[in-house]
Amino acid sequence: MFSVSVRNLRDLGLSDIRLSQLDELVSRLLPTSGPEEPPTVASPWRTSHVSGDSFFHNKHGELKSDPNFVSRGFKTLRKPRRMESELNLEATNQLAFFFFLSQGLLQREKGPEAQSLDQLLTQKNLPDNQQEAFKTGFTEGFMRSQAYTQRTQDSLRRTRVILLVLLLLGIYGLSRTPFLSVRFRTTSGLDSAVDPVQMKNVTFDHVKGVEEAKNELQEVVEFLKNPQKFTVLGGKLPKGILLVGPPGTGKTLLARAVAGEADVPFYYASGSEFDEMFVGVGASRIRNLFKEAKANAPCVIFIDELDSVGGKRIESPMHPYSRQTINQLLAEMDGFKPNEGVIVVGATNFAEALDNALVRPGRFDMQVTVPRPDVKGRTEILNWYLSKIKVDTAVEAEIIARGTVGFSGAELENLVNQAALKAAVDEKEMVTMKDLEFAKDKILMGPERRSVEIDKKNKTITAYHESGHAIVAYFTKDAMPINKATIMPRGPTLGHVSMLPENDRWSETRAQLLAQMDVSMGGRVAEELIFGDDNITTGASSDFDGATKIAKMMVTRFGMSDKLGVMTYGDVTKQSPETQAAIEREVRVLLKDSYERAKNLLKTYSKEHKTLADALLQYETLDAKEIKLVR
Ligand SMILES: Nc1ncnc2c1ncn2[C@@H]1O[C@H](COP(=O)(O)OP(=O)(O)OP(=O)(O)O)[C@@H](O)[C@H]1O
Ligand SMILES: [Zn+2]
Repeated sequence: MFSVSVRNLRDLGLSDIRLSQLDELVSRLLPTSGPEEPPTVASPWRTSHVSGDSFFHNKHGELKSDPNFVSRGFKTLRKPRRMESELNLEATNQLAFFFFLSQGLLQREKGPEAQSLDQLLTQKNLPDNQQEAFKTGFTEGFMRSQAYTQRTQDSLRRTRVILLVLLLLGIYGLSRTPFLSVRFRTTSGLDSAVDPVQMKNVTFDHVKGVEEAKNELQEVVEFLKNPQKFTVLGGKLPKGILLVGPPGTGKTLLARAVAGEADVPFYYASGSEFDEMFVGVGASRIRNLFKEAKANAPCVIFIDELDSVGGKRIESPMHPYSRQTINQLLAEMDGFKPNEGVIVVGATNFAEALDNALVRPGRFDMQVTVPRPDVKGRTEILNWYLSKIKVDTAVEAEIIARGTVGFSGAELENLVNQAALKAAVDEKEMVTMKDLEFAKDKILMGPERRSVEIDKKNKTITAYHESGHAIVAYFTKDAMPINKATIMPRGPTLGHVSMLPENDRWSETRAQLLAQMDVSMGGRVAEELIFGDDNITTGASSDFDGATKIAKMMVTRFGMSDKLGVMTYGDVTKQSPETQAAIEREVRVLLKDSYERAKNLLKTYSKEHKTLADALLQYETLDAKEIKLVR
């Protein structure tokens, strides 16, 4: 039976769930039957096709768009070649589920401001024939998804085909032309590229933790607001802006915000769309896109995944016509003047991957870096997404932020959503710190392996091993503060102790590095002291990996060894045999000393060690406060 209702999710304010996070809910939701009335909303994928975004109602009943939906979930589905291989059962499940969810949110619980499909389409300014296409597409999609739920496991394959066909129909605009089979290949995706969206509701306020990028883009916004004025004043603006940064850091969002701030149309295209099997298709799509955009200037053209069309190494049998496409893009960019008010924003993960011709002056000649957020940025992003759901007052975003070094904005958003899902599954009233920690661990380490029965002996060893780490951390001055200790198996590990740096550390002192090594040693030392030499386990191997890595770096890179001095040693295997031997000796000494320090500590605090291990055996997981109490 299903324990999560749409109601449940709604109560938590969780209306914008990411496609990728639906797996766990799908199976629960599918067995119910959908509402009987005909649908009043456009199906998400139809919308994503036409407008480049999809939408939901948030808790205020506002229509909310979700760029992720198209940029991530549907990126792959849009390509006919990939579709067959990638539209697996899971994706199909999610799709069907999604129909229901949007149904549930928009119809079953229609708030006073809920918009009907008609209103929606009007708002999107679509021509009549497209509106019709929309409605047909959705009604059909809805019916299919309803039928889907009634099927049994063995006929799922058939449904898959139906949904696949449906997707193809929807996405490639069958409803607009009776002769799909003829048009399909040559015009696929073409229309999706030339329908702009008005981004009024996305502003810089929605993009957190990337202040510098926003500042740099502010000028572009001014320009778009008033291109004429700008050229009169002699301002010189780039035609193309390259947003460079790791996946999920908000590049797409920033581009949308530029359009939103300036209140100009936004044309979305993904580089992979242009990458076609057939001659001339990519190039003609580019041509259409620019033609349309120029007619509607000032505006923003956004090309996601620019490297997939403009990459250096793209010329291969897999991408036979990419050269043509790049040339078309270059020609288009050369073909308009800066004061025409078209700004082309490209996004890529690596600027180096791009064809040199693309980054020449007059093309993508402005680069804006969009980095992973630092601890302050992460806190802002978490707070922003937490503000959209119901959270316990005890929730402190900063603590989570400190434990998520390296997370992108999208990953943090995912974390919050995962936590909310967990809370919904547990039928809680609000999202608590525990849910957030759970989500964080889940993302970091894979799902809990609760079902694995660990026998008592192993559990005891693990408890002492983990408390060994914790006690050493606790009593070593320069160690990072402990955040949590657990003997709950997760991913490949039986337990772990997690620690939080107070800030993102840019550099570490010798004492901090040594402390980190000591903490790593704590696990094995504990096993040895409590269970004896013969009973030590293999569980410490990754601890040793970590400690050895630190010791090696101290000796070969950080100039922290007296014997080897302040020289760096690059590739150690290329050093003379004597030097290699000297390095190895030094590393050994560091490791041995560290082991001894940990041993002394654990001997001194053997009482505390035992108490903590017992508490872990009893409670399995202890947070920082609880560990302090145990002591
Ligand atoms: N800095 C941020 N502030 C707020 N939300 C963010 C931020 N970064 C990412 N997100 C969230 O993650 C989603 C995905 O980010 P977006 O698509 O903009 O990333 P991207 O850098 O374009 O990624 P990719 O390179 O994979 O296309 C956004 O729609 C937003 O919901
Ligand atoms: Zn360990």
